[in-house]
Amino acid sequence: MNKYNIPANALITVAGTVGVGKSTLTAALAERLGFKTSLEKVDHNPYLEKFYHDFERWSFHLQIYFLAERFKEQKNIFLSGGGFVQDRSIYEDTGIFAKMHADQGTMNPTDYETYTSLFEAMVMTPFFPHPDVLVYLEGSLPSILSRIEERGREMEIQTERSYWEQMYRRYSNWINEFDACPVLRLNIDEYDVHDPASMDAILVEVGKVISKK
Ligand SMILES: Nc1ncnc2c1ncn2[C@@H]1O[C@H](COP(=O)(O)OP(=O)(O)O)[C@@H](O)[C@H]1O
Ligand SMILES: Nc1ncnc2c1ncn2[C@H]1C[C@H](O)[C@@H](COP(=O)(O)O)O1
Repeated sequence: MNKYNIPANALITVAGTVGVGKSTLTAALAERLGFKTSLEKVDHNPYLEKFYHDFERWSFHLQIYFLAERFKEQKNIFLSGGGFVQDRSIYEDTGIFAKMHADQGTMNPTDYETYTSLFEAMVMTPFFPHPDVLVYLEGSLPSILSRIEERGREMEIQTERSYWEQMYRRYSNWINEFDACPVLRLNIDEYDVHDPASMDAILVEVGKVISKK
C-alpha cells in the first residue's frame, strides 16, 4: 500500500474517447505510482490505417486484432501480479467501437455476432479480472478535436467530424450505464499532467474509490 491507499497490485484503467488524453494521463499516473503501463500500440497495428480508409472492408479484422492484443495485455497484467495503469479498457472495444460500426452498417451483422460471441467467451467470464477503478476522461468536443489535430495522426485528421461526434455521444451514454467496475470521472480541464500536486490529487481520489469497493 502507498500514501494514496492504492494497493501495489491494483489495476487502474483509463478510458475515454480518441484524443481525450488517455495515454498521456496513463504515463503520468504510472510514473507517480511506480506502476507499469499497458499502452495501446498504434504504430504497429497492421489494420488501423486501412480501416480508416475503408471501414466496411476492415472493421472485423481490426476488432479481432484489438481483442487479441488486449487479451494478451490482460494476461501479462495478471501474470505480473498487477500494479498497472492501462490505456483504454477492453469494454470500449465492444461497447463503443464494434457496436458503432455494426449500428452504422460498416460491420456486417454476422461478423458482429461472431465478434460479440468471441468477446463474451473470452472476457465476460468470472476468470477475467475487472479493473479496480476505471478513470473516465471527459471534456468538450472542440477541445478533444483540437487534441486529435495537434497529435497529427493523418488517418484521424482525414476522418469526417461526424465520426468523432457520434463516438463522443456514444461515450457519454456508455459511461452512464457502465457498471463492470468502480468509475472515477475526470474533466480534462481540471488537471495538469505536468503538476505533481495535480497528479497526487487524482491518485488520492483513485485510492478513495478503490477503498470503497
Ligand atoms: N492534459 C493535457 N493537456 C493538454 N494537452 C494534452 C493533455 N493530455 C493530452 N494532451 C495532448 O492531446 C493529444 C492526445 O492525447 P493522448 O494522450 O494521445 O490521447 P488518447 O490516448 O486519449 O488518444 C496529444 O497531442 C497530447 O499531447
Ligand atoms: N476497438 C477499436 N475499433 C476501432 N478503432 C479503434 C479501436 N480501439 C482503438 N481504436 C483506434 C482509435 C484511434 O485511432 C487509435 C488509438 O486510440 P486512442 O484513443 O488514440 O488511444 O485506435
